[in-house]
Amino acid sequence: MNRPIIALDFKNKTEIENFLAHFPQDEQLYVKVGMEIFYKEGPQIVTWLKSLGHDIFLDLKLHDIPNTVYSAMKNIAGLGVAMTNVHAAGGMEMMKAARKGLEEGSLSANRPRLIAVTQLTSTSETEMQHDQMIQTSLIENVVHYAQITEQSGLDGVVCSALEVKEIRAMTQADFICLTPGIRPLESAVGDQKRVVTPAKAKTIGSTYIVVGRPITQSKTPYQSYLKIKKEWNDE
Ligand SMILES: O=c1ccn([C@@H]2O[C@H](COP(=O)(O)O)[C@@H](O)[C@H]2O)c(=O)[nH]1
Repeated sequence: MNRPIIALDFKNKTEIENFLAHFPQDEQLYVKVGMEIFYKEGPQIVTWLKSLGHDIFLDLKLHDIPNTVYSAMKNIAGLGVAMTNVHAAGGMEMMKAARKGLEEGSLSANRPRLIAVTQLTSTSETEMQHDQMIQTSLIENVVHYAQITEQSGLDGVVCSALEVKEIRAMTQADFICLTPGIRPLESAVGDQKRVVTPAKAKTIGSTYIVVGRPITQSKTPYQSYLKIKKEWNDE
């Protein structure tokens, strides 16, 4: 069964411990460690979650000059995460440097999957055109970023499920489309703009879905997780 990736957007390790206490101890989760918790607890949070048997997507969205991203990725490679990412807006040279850093820093031939953020799912087309002064449609921009990501040797992109069909038409079959902005019908949208239900994301062909608040802020997190997991697998 495919597992939704749970975004562990919490203030500190204690909050994560309290959250994980809702889950059976032997439930092996795929979790997202993002900026909030990583900047609070440091790399030890990854080591600890791995020691509990969970798989980790390290979502730090690197975006800097190629040399800096190369060096940072060498360090990330040593953490043993399953997947990590950069911003495609950093450009092809930066993305190639990221991959090189991950390869050189990996302890085994199995480097973490490396994906690139296209346009954040909290960005609307109007905002993209105004704030970033991009004159194309959002879908054209996202597909372009997906193509330069693939040409740079990365494994896939972060996008909304709304763009997966167009990306799939232009990339190899195994290209990863990881889609946050997932909202079951009953959930509040919050700051997300390009949202899709778990069932729709499955139908459209997302490789992974990332779900935060609909699970982390639920009164019954494990039940919410199971419901989303079922919807994500059944469609
Ligand atoms: O475009 C993006 C890239 C990353 N995210 C991350 O996914 C989760 C979504 O959390 P929700 O609470 O389900 O909205 C969050 O950690 C983001 O940093 C994204 O939403 N969009």
